[in-house]
Amino acid sequence: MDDRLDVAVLGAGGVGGLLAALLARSGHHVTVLARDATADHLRRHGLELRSDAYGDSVETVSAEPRLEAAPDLVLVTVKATALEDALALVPPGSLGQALVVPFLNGLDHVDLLRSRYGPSHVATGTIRVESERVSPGVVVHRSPFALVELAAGQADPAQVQVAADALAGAGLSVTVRDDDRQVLWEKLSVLAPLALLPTSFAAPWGVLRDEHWAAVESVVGEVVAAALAEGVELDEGAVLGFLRDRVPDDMRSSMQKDAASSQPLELDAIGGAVLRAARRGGTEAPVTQRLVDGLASIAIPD
Ligand SMILES: NC(=O)C1=CN([C@@H]2O[C@H](COP(=O)(O)OP(=O)(O)OC[C@H]3O[C@@H](n4cnc5c(N)ncnc54)[C@H](OP(=O)(O)O)[C@@H]3O)[C@@H](O)[C@H]2O)C=CC1
Ligand SMILES: CC(C)(CO)C(=O)C(=O)O
Repeated sequence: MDDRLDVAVLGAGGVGGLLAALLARSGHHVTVLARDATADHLRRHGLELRSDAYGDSVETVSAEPRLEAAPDLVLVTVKATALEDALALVPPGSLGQALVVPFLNGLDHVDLLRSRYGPSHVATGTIRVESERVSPGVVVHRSPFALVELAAGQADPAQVQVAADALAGAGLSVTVRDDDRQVLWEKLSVLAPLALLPTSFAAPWGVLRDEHWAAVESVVGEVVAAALAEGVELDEGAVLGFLRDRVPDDMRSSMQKDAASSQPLELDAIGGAVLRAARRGGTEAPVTQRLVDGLASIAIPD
């Protein structure tokens, strides 16, 4: 890889659109792999980013219905509920030496990608950000933070560092970590309460923080116990501190937005992952279970 990368982005939604726009703005060649409506819009009008933190702009990106030529980097930024279908746009034979970095919430997608593309091609990524695709090719970034963590797993650490440098050069806060399971569980420990509670209560985060903090503590405690049983030690105080002090009152999780717009929920990828780990490890997760059961009754089947 040299300084200017060929980057393919599978899914120019909230996360993928933000990353695609920032990478294109900083000089990388970005190809969005997208279905017809989004691809047509991107070809005709470009990719529009609206962001207080990064400024507003319209970026030129390529748009293709599937990956044909091997890029340096493939970012996977679809919802877990669409992952299997969307991966048809990235045939394993077109990958060449590219590094694949997913930014999905949850745990299980990494193994799916490793089995499809080979463990040496797949790193682990997480992002803490609030970003929303308001219409095809138009992305609004709302959070004051956009924090990326990467871990190589069985991929080449040098390739992961190149990806990290590109993302940092594009303006994201990027940390490269050693332990991929730790990275995924740390994000899940923040995300599970942020997704499950406000979606269940149909309330913004500020209401949960002020009126239902005991439920937040319960979910975090259950995630921490499930992770520990899997050999991953989380800092419960740090998780609660982030939720209490850094999450804006009006922040809405992607699950909340999916529920509000009758889209399939990533319930299995987020709550289901915690419950499966709790079952494997013999830990208790009654509050998470109640939330998942309640949301399952409103979840739109994918
Ligand atoms: N949004 C956020 O703030 C955050 C989200 N996340 C996680 O990131 C992941 C992505 O979420 P988000 O960006 O919100 O998702 P969005 O729903 O905004 O975007 C998903 C994208 O996937 C595309 N897509 C869906 N189905 C297919 C398919 N079959 N083939 C090709 N493309 C497809 C959509 O394309 P099309 O344009 O054609 O509809 C859309 O652009 C999720 O796991 C989420 O939990 C993590 C942190 C923050
Ligand atoms: C809660 C949030 C915004 C934190 O990054 C998130 O990951 C999501 O909504 O999917």
